[in-house]
Amino acid sequence: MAGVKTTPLLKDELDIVIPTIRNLDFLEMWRPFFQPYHQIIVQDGDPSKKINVPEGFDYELYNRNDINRILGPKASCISFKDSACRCFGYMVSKKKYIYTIDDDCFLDIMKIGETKSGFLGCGKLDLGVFEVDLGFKLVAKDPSGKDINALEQHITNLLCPSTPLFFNTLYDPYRDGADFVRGYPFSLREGVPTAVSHGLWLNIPDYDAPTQLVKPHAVLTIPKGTIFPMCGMNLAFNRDLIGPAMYFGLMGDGQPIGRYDDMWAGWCTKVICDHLNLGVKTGLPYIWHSKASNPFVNLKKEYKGIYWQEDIIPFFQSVVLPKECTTVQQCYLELAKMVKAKLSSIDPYFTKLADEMVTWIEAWDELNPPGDGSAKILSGVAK
Ligand SMILES: O=c1ccn([C@@H]2O[C@H](COP(=O)(O)OP(=O)(O)O[C@H]3OC[C@H](O)[C@H](O)[C@H]3O)[C@@H](O)[C@H]2O)c(=O)[nH]1
Ligand SMILES: [Mn+2]
Repeated sequence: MAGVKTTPLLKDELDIVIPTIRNLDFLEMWRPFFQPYHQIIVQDGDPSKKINVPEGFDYELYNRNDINRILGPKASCISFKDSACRCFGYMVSKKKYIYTIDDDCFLDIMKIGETKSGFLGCGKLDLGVFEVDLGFKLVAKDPSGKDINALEQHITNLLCPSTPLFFNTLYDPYRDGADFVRGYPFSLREGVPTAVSHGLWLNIPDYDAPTQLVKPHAVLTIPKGTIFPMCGMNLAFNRDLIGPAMYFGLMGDGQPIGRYDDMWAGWCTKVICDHLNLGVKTGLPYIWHSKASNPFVNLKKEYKGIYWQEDIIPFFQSVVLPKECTTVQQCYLELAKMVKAKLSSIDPYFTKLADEMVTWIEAWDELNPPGDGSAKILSGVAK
């Protein structure tokens, strides 16, 4: 009904985790969607630097001093000077769901007065706009003319089942207007619980026009047995179902590799989801990524990963977890053993990474004792 204020979906069950080395003015543009939710800000780099957070947001902020104080020696598993640090926010959260977003990601923006039509896959969109304080206009319309709410789309993705066991050629059968196609086994139509919702981004410079045109404006389940390149910039997951697997690895300062944080977490998460019969979805919501980082600096951080992944990916494709592993933690510890045994021949780094995977689980279980409702009081800069 017009004028009736509705409570945002999962308002008290979802935390927004933001890794940052910048001021968080970008939150201003997300205010209509993010303000009702609690934010966990993981400040990377120099802890003495002041991070400005726009007024009116409910947040806790953790810098490196806080991480070291809270985890003690176990802080060794949390990366420094890499967006991988964001996983500390997953660990300290007490909520069932997490949404993580980079601080240079927006709903599509444009200057006042412009309107824009663009290709978002199979159809041309008339994108409506509305104004926010900073003089930018947020593109806010989807093909049906409804306001795009990226967080709401992730929540819908997570609350609907996934179909990893048999591919539905009409993509996500649970979406409005979609369904199971003829020939889809009725025994599989219940689907499995969705653990991960992997959003994409609008401005993909390396897509040619025909590819851009046929790109599905859709949500689909990644089939069982298939791994994928997970990006952490627009990602949501069910923390109760898969949280302990979302370790973004040991990257950045002092490490031979960086910026493979989300890839590593995605490979580990997918093999564990497959083993535990959990679903991973990819596609909508799309957001606008303004790509604030330097490609030359990035290449320096990534180049070992570009070589190593030619061996890492066959390793993950060959992973078979023992049936005795019935919890995420048990799966993850088994995976750590396999990493140490099978990847250390690539580089001694993988021995260290495998050890920190174990440290991560120990720290996770210390901060999130099973079944203990008394959330351990962690004094970030609570607001
Ligand atoms: O040392 C750092 C560098 C950055 N951050 C924060 O992480 C977010 C991503 O950083 P940025 O936008 O500068 O890098 P991108 O190349 O666009 O990011 C992609 O590649 C790296 C990651 O996998 C990331 O998820 C990808 O989107 C941003 O919020 C920075 O403030 C940091 O915490 N520490
Ligand atoms: Mn970026």
